[in-house]
Order: sequence, then C-alpha cells, then structure tokens
Amino acid sequence: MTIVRSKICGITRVEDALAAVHAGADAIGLVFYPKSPRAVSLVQAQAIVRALPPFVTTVGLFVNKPRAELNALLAQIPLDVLQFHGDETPEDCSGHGRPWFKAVRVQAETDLLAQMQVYQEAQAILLDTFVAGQPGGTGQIFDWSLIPKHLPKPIILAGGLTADNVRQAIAEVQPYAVDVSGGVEHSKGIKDPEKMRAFIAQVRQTM
Ligand SMILES: O=C(O)c1ccccc1NCC(=O)[C@H](O)[C@H](O)COP(=O)(O)O
Repeated sequence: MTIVRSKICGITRVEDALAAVHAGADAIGLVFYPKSPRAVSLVQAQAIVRALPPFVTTVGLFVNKPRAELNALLAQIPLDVLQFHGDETPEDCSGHGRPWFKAVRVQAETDLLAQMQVYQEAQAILLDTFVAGQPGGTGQIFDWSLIPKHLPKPIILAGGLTADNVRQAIAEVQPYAVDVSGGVEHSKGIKDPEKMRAFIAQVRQTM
C-alpha cells in the first residue's frame, strides 16, 4: 500500500488551517508572494503556525524573494520547509537551514530529468502547470503524460487538482504527494472545509 500525502496550499486564515488538518492534510502552504491573492502577512502566518497541532508540516512559498528578506522572515517564523516557485537557482534555494522544494512549471519542452539534476539538493520537486506570466496557483492541470516514470526524486503533483480528478492523477503519475489550492476554495484565499474533506477522502481512497 502506498500512502500519498496531501498539502493544502494558499491558506490565509487560522480556521482554514484547522479545517485542513481536520480533513487530514499532512502539510499546509503559506504564500509569501505579495502579488498573490493568497498572500499572507508575517502576522497572519505566525497566527496560523501557532494554532497548528503537532505533526503538520508548514511550507513557506516564495517567488524570487531576495535572500536578505527571506532570512529576516525566517528568523521570525518557524517554517518547516521552503517552496521556491520563481526563477531561483539551486544556490538561492540552499543555505537556509531547512529542506526545500523547487516548483517546475511543466510544458512540452521541459526536460524533467535535467531539472532534477539541476535541483538535486531539493527534498522534492513540485510539478505545476506552466502558464506564461503566472508563477503558480493557476487552477489548471497540465499533460501528466509529460512526466517520465521512475524519477529520481519524490514528486509533488500540483496544478488544477480537485476531488474530481485527483484519483486519476494519482493513478497516472504515482506522485509522493499532491498539492491543491484553487480546487478546495470557495473564493481566492478562502478554503472550503467540505472541498478539502472531499479532496483528501479521494486521495485516501487511492491507497
Ligand atoms: O497560489 C498562488 O497565488 C501562487 C502564486 C504564485 C506562486 C505560487 C502560487 N501558488 C502555488 C500553489 O498554491 C500550488 O502549489 C499550486 O500552484 C497549485 O495551485 P492550484 O492549481 O490552484 O491547485
């Protein structure tokens, strides 16, 4: 039996974080990208992290944040993992004293094996949908057949997942984990407890 883990990204409110955990999320994502409709302030993020019970991984999401700003933020909030969604080099992602994921936005010409070589220090690679000008949170799926089998690193599958398509996605891609944002919202940045519950129930039915 393979367990597929779930991360709910773009949490902006304590009540949504607790509902995500209640639904069975393994990790929650906090978007520290000011241009996102799901961006959190440091104060919001601190309140969310403080409210969480044990054994829930907190992932901070960044898009090309200058190193000094990132380090200043990390000194004030105990995030477990960093997720880089911009044009960060492996050097930009490293040296923060935490494991990190690199998001790769997949399109036909993406050489995923080469990307895994470039980001070989990443704990996992998050595969998301390529939409020009949008670093993430697109709500769109991509062509999962572009993902080679037996990649050398754990894959976190993202991009347009919902309770209706996540089982098929898991069957086709066999990821380590799935990541969802828009598919469990009722408006941008506001999560829907029932959609989160339904999503994670579908993930668990694939076990
Ligand atoms: O959510 C955003 O607004 C966002 C902005 C910039 C970079 C990344 C962003 N979100 C990342 C995620 O929430 C997910 O990891 C992923 O993109 C899946 O989102 P969705 O397609 O909405 O499920």
